[in-house]
Amino acid sequence: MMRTSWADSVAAENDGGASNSGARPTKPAYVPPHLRNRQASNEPSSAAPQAAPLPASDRPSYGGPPGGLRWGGGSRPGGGYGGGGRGGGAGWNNRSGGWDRGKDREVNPFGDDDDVNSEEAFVEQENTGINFDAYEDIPVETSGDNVPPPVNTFAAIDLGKELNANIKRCKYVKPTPVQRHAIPISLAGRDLMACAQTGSGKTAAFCFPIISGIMRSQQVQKPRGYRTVYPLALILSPTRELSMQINEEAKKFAYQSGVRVVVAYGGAPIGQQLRELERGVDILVATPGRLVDLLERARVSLQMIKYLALDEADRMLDMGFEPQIRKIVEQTDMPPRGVRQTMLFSATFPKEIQRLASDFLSNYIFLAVGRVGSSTDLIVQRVEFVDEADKRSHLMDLLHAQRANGVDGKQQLTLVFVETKKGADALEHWLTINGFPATSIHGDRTQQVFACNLFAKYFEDTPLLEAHKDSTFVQERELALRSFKSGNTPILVATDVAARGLDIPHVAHVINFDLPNDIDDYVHRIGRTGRAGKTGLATAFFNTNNQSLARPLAELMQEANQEVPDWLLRFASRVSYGGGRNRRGGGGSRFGGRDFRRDSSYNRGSSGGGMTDFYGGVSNSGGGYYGGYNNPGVASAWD
Ligand SMILES: Nc1ncnc2c1ncn2[C@@H]1O[C@H](COP(=O)(O)OP(=O)(O)OP(=O)(O)O)[C@@H](O)[C@H]1O
Repeated sequence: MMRTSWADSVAAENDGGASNSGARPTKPAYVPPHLRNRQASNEPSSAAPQAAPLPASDRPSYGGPPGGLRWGGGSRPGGGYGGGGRGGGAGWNNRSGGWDRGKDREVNPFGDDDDVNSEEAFVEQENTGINFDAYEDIPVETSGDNVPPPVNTFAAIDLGKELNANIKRCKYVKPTPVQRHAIPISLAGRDLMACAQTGSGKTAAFCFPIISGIMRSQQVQKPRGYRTVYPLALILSPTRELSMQINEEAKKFAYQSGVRVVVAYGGAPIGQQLRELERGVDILVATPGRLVDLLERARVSLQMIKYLALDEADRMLDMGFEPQIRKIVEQTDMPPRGVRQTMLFSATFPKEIQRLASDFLSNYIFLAVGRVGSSTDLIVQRVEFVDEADKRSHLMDLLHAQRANGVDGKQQLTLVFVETKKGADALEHWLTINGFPATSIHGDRTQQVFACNLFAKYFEDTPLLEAHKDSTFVQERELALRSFKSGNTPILVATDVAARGLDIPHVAHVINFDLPNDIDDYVHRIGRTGRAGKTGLATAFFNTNNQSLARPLAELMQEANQEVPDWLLRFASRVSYGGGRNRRGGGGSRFGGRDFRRDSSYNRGSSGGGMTDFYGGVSNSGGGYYGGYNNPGVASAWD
């Protein structure tokens, strides 16, 4: 029997039980997520549940789609949507055989020894997680109207009983700086653009308010639609790996809350994802391409979206993704800005991207938290001059040295970034034939799928197999990542597809075998180590091909109190910027971004056809204004 969410129980009610499954019981009643567990604890299920009040500043529910934009020939759902009345009838349990049973079947993302109240769990809390001392002096900057004050503890925010229990299970003792500021802002219903260092807990910063908001929301009557589902929150991210990771995290945070999280990403068979969606979805985590597919098939409608979060938002709005994001946000039935709540997060926010992003936001707050995790002394940054021809032997020297430092016979995890997919394959091959256990991850490894059982021998007992035991295929990319994380192949050669967001514990060393063209990409890449207050090492191979990066790299290293070699300073002084992206996008010395609205040009340049860009030039390129933003000569490493 299928598990379900409250969302579809209401749809089923409107259907009179005649929706897609055919076998749905009739007239289920709506039970808000925050009350479902009470029913689970033997409260009479027939009682009409009292919804908790929304936060005072919460938004009104959305009353209808904007301007009738809908794709894919999906039929406009029948009447009665957008904040309708409370469902009566026989109770939540009717549709799927009962929330109790549904809850019992909810996979425990914390594993078997999950005792949230145990002494041991509490003691352990003190020893894991973020090194908070590293965060004491972090500079924080906020701008916007009436910024809600930060909180110092999770207890100071009423996130709800279930979420609080899950925070404890995650062993989060206190909020990180970005969480301290972002959560109250989001709970107050405000739109947010948040720029905080890599590895500093941004995922929880946007997940907590969304989950808490859905748990507390008053009943929203969902429209009915043939096989169409109506998520209340949408979290978009640029890669499937990151979407999967956010999904896993969100499932932990939402455990036993009744809020159902589903993920949809490309490069994997859609059937399984459709089946998951049909079981109900409150929070949809997705990559843009697969979401567009689902919208075109009319299997997902965005008309009930109350929360929209873009992770790696600057990446999501750059040249590669911006058209798709605009389509999703502006040309579907998603409620307009000001009606939905929009949250954008990244470690870097170049001003030209901020300008684009402001189209999606309403009266937003800009939050910048200094880059402790990515570019202070938590990560020791080294840069070495290495000619192209010498890179491989130099890499081998580094890896040999590292082998000597292995713990318990296990080599430390090393992430090696290269520029192209071909380069990744070639380097992986070369490392392997030279006796280094390496694997690779890049955008071309998407179509190759293997039957799970072929790999069962190698991946016994890994959560990957567990997670996929129902699915026929496992992605090669997923396997590579899993093999790296588990230490089976402690060297991962990657393109920028792995540069952002991936939270891989124990990455000791990030090597920029090929430096990126963009300093922000460098920030994200090195941020795969030194996460959550831990220390890490980042080594970059620099040569004359990287001259344009010399100055921003030297500046970044200086800001982070790193030793900058004289030869790099000489390169930096020789090379002029020439208007490229590599001028520090943020403009602030200690932040990955500063609010572009503070620039005097903001008030002058944004009307009419041309816009004053970050570099002071004027761009008129209609669809986007990237002025020197990407290097056209380099093949994309992304999906
Ligand atoms: N309050 C907290 N206490 C302890 N650990 C935390 C806390 N919040 C988050 N973490 C942990 O910190 C790590 C990094 O978090 P997360 O992946 O959300 O970082 P991020 O800011 O999104 O990084 P990136 O910019 O690279 O995407 C994760 O392992 C997460 O579980």
